[in-house]
Amino acid sequence: MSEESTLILVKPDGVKSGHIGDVITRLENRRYTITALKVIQATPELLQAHYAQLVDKPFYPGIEAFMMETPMVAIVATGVDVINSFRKMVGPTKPEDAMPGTIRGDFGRAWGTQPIKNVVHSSDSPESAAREIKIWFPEL
Ligand SMILES: Nc1ncnc2c1ncn2[C@@H]1O[C@H](COP(=O)(O)OP(=O)(O)OP(=O)(O)O)[C@@H](O)[C@H]1O
Repeated sequence: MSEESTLILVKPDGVKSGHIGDVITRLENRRYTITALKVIQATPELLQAHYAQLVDKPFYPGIEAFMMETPMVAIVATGVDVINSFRKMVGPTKPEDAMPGTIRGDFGRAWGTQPIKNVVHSSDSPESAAREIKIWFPEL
């Protein structure tokens, strides 16, 4: 397996509940390299690009409003198998389904909310990672 990069967003619920540091610590504990990091206020344009496959869903307006509640922390993390490994560290979409020890299981306290509030986003494939890094870090 070779080195790859993934795009991580600490979402507004993770920022508000004070888990930016926890997400960074878990990346560092696994010896992933943080190759880019910034605080960024999402816009409708950024979110419609990021969630292109969800914009037609009935719950999309709720996602857009939620993702603009506070600035987020955007991170590019690099390492061997980081895309799949970090997805495992994050856990499933709904925090109530996520095991203790995962980021969503440990820090996703907004159970049962609409839209689903689940602390972080992370890319799900090399293609998604390349696409999402361009959206959030066009300067790279
Ligand atoms: N049925 C739903 N109702 C409400 N919100 C949803 C629903 N499905 C997804 N969402 C919201 O949209 C986001 C993106 O959905 P997706 O299916 O890509 O899940 P994910 O890959 O686990 O999450 P993310 O892409 O944020 O890492 C979810 O994280 C959640 O905030």
